[in-house]
Amino acid sequence: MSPNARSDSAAGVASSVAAIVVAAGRGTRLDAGIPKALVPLAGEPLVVHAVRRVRACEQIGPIVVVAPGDVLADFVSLLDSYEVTVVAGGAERTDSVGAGLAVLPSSAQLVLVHDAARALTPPALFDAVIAAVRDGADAVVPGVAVSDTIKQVDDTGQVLATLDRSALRAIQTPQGFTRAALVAAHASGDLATDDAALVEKAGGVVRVIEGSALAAKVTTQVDLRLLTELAAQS
Ligand SMILES: Nc1ccn([C@@H]2O[C@H](COP(=O)(O)OP(=O)(O)OP(=O)(O)O)[C@@H](O)[C@H]2O)c(=O)n1
Ligand SMILES: C[C@](O)(CO)[C@H](O)COP(=O)(O)O
Repeated sequence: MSPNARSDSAAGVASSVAAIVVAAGRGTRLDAGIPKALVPLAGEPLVVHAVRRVRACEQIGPIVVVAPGDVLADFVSLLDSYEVTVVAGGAERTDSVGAGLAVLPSSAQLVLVHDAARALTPPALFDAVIAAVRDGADAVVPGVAVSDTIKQVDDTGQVLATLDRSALRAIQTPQGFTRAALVAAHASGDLATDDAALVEKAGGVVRVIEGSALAAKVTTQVDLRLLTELAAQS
C-alpha cells in the first residue's frame, strides 16, 4: 500500500464524507503560463499541496480532483499515490464543481468543495467544517473578519458609502454541504463564485465558522510569494 493510500477500515469509516478539489481554472490573474494548479509552491504544484492536506484528514474518503481537460494525464500522474479520481472541469468554477459532483460515489452524504488554489489549508479546518455540518446546517463555510475599511464605490471610483465591516467575512474553502443541499443547489443551473451562494439562493441554512490565514487563496503573484513564506512555516 502506498504511504498515501488508506487502509480498508479507515476508508470504510470515511466513505460517507467526500471531497471535490477544484483545480480546473486557468489562473488568468496569476499569469504563470501554465494552469494555476500546476504552478510550484515551495517545490510542489499547488494541487499536490492541496490534495495531500485533504488526504491527511482521516474523515475524508473519496476525493475527486477536477482538472483542466487538456492536462488531465499530468494530474493523474502527479496524484497517483493519493487514490483520487480525476475528471475534466468546465468553463466556470460552478461547472467544475458540477463535474465533480457527477462522479461522486453514492456513499458520500457529506461533501466538501475545496479550491486547489488554497494549497496550504490545514487538515484541522476540514475537520472543523465537517463537524459543523454534522451539527446541523445545509452548508458551512470558513470565513475571516475583514481587516481593511470597506468602501462602496461607483464605476468612476467615487465613494458612495463606507460600510460597517463588523458583519462582513471573507469566505474561504473548504466549504461543506449535505449532499442533498449541494445537489439541489446545483440543479438550479445558476452560476456563482462559491457553492454556498447557490445554497443561500435555494433557501438553505449556511453557517460561517472561523477560517484560517493558511487557507488564503493563490490568486496573484504576490499571493504566491506570501504563501511561499507561509509554506516554510507550515
Ligand atoms: N472553470 C474553473 C474555474 C476555477 N476553478 C478552480 O476554482 C478555484 C478558485 O478559482 P480561482 O482562484 O478564481 O482560479 P482561476 O479561475 O484559475 O483564476 P483566474 O480567475 O485568475 O483565471 C481554483 O482552484 C480553480 O482551479 C475550476 O476548477 N474551474
Ligand atoms: C470559492 C471561493 O474561494 C470563495 O472565496 C472564491 O469565490 C473562488 O474564487 P473566485 O475568484 O471568486 O473565482
